[in-house]
Amino acid sequence: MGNSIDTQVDEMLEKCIFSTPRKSFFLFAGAGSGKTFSLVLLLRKIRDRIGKDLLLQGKNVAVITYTNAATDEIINRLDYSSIFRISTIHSFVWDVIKHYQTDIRSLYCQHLSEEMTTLRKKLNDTKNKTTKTYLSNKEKLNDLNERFEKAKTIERFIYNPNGSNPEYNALKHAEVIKISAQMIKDIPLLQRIIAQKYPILLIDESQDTKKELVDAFFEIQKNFASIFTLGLLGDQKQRIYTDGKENIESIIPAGWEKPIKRMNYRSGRRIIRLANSIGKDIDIHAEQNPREDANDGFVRLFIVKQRDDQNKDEVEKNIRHIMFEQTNDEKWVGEDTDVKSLTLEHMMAVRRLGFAEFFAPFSKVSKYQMTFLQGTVPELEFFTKEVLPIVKSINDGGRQALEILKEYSPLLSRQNKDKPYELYLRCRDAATRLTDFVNGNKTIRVVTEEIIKSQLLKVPDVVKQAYTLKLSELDETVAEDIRAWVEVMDLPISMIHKYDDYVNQKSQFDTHQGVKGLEFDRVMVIIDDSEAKGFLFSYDKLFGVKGLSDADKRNLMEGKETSIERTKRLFYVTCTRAKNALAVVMYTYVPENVKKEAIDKGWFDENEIINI
Ligand SMILES: Nc1ncnc2c1ncn2[C@@H]1O[C@H](COP(=O)(O)OP(=O)(O)OP(=O)(O)O)[C@@H](O)[C@H]1O
Repeated sequence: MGNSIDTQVDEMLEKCIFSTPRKSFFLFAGAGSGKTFSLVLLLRKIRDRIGKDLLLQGKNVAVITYTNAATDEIINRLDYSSIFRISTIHSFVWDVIKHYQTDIRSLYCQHLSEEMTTLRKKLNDTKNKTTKTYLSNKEKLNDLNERFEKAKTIERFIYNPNGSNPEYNALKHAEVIKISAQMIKDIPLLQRIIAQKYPILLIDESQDTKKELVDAFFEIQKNFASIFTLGLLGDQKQRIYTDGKENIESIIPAGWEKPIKRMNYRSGRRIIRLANSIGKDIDIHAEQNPREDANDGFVRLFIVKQRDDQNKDEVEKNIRHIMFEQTNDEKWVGEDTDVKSLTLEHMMAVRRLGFAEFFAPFSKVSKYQMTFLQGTVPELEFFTKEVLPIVKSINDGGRQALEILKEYSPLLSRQNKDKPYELYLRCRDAATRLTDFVNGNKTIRVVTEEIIKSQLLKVPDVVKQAYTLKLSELDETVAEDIRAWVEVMDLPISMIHKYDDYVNQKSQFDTHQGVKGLEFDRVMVIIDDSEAKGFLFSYDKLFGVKGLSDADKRNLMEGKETSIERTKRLFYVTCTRAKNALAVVMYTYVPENVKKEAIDKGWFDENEIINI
């Protein structure tokens, strides 16, 4: 048996798809159990055995992934085969519903009108009509009213799954989910169309897939069982977003297969033991076995006494050094360091990476809401896809700079046919000057000024406008995006580089939620509730430092989950990203309590706990 104890699971999935009739399945298993691995294996078998037939019939296998990065990864692993329609849920459902504009309009209006009714009631019930919340709700109602009136004139609704959708006729992300779920549930013809076009629909990370859509897909499966097969892959222990479906197991129909994976292929033994003891509190069947050839794995809990004016960078550097000493693994320190450090929130990560002043103004711009963390704000892409790559290429002595300049530089544009050699020389000089400025880490304002003057590249209007303004000149009339750009204008250009690395997951830091589905050799989980702003998660409560809040108590009384359960699942996700070694770093005012709780829960042994 050995490492192949789960082989029969892959065989069962194969049987589900290739037997007649096909069978839907539900594969929920722990971290590192190879769910994505099994998914890709199954997709390859589908491609090789029935791919051509499906294509001839104009059908596709739909695969829904959680992020664009996961989509790209699976597409890549399947050699870009056209049999599959691999996408995120937003992109998938929009593709399905976008042709039914009349239905979209009617549900859109219904949705707005419901929201307005709720808001009106809220406003009427409010006693104090001068509070900030009251005034902002009033503004929201006006905004909804305006959108409702405009909706009547919209000829065609549009939507970009990766954009901010600011256009008056664009749907917001949440609206697409709500409207599509409703349409699928209400329109049997749409269910039939989906079932015929996508006879097999597989959902990865389905514990966090929007619950209303999970219900909608179940409805199709129920009504079109003979032609539509659903395959869910996921892990309830890793449900870390509030819009995922709770207790999904309880709604799985009797006829579905429910295979179980028992092995953790990712981590060392000690890490799996920790995962098992966190996991068993969430699901009694959580126990996983390590691979026969798994390494020992290594875990440590560092309890850091919280102090005012503490230099957290120094503390964490020291901890990495201790990890190096104890594991004898040089990658914890030095130039070749390769550690993934996880913080609860982006601000905690970017503060440690030294570009918080750059990050904070942009993270507040509502227009950039969806695109900022994806690295796809067009004005920022001007720097990350044009300016910085040109400089990098020149520094490396490569030829890519010329390619980028040919594509973007007005100096080398096709219309500029006169004196091409002169223009080429001008372009070369300007690029060299730009490189000097960037290498000298001049401010964004100075670099922008240089580009405007030399006309080397076309500076986006927003950046150009911000460049002409000073912080002291900002007033209420300045648009939020321009305001943010003015706020960062006098920061060094290296901050854009840091931002680019961060959003492309190339830097040392990421967030607890952002690494779901990923794995790293060495992981440092940083826990510091005093620095976190959100209210959804509380490690202090999980580690017994803080008692339950009134809201938690109310939730408990109503049979709902508290922030402790939510945080425990997040803790499970973060710890299980580690393949070889894991350092959990907990900042706290009461180290004794944390230590006692960590030992009592069986998570860490006494000799694995280090007080700092
Ligand atoms: N049958 C297998 N044989 C060898 N390696 C495997 C096997 N299945 C998975 N792996 C490896 O184990 C690791 C974890 O697999 P994968 O990412 O698919 O797990 P997962 O269940 O999706 O994890 P998570 O839920 O934690 O994101 C990967 O490095 C993968 O290549």
